[in-house]
Amino acid sequence: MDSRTGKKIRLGRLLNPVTGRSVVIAASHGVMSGPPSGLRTRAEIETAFAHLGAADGVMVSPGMLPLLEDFYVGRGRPAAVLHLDWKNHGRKIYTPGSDGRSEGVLAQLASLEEVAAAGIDAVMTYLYVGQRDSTLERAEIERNARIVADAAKVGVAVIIEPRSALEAEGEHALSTEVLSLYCRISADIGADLVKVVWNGSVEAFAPVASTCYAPILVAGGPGGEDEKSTLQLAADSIAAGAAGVMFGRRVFRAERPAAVLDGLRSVVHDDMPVDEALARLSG
Ligand SMILES: O=C(CO)COP(=O)(O)O
Repeated sequence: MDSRTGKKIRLGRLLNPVTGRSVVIAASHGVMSGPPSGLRTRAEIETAFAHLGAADGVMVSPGMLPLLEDFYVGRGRPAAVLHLDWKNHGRKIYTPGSDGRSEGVLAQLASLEEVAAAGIDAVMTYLYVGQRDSTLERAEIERNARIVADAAKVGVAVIIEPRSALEAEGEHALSTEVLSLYCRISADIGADLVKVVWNGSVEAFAPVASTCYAPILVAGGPGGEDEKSTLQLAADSIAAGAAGVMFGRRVFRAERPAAVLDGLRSVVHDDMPVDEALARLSG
């Protein structure tokens, strides 16, 4: 049997087979930055997940999976996405005096065999590039290439999120040129999907999407109260050529998470104008 079949079936759960688009919710922030507000306790996690059943996929950490396995069981349930790595994002919290820079030191939390056995459809891994120390950069490229190869053997899909190791140091990290480079590297390493931060406008993002032949999911960033800006970001992402969004805080911290998710589905899958989706949300 061919493991490509497994990957096709799993990708078909994540990307809507009709629209080729996806609304994925990220809920794995704790593994990088400690207990996130909205998902601090087991009770908060359970409450948040009660609102996420309409997502195309939901991303958790390995440790959250046993708490939530029933969430993924059944026809029409969200695809299971696993946040595959820890990274040293929270360094300024636990290393007093640190400047908090994230140099891109990462650790893989599970083997791809374990991931496939757990029923995971796709893994998400960061690709930190642009380090001053080129041995770190080389390790990152090799780490991602190995994940892609290991995932191919067991038929699991791979989402790569490229990030600049020096992004805290300047806006250059978000330029169209740099994001295009990073997204294309991710696709060329073999990502099935590329997740990337938004760089501010449809005009600035469109060249990033058009030069990345793997479908792109746009990341959310902070937010949560403002339903309109969340739906607008999704609409702009689609207008710029993305295949969808992977939002976390904007949904699980929203006052009405299920309604925001419903609005996102309308904008992403049905091309519904933002104002109409907002009116439905309130109606
Ligand atoms: O995928 C994400 C984090 O890994 C996106 O989460 P946010 O929308 O909260 O930035």
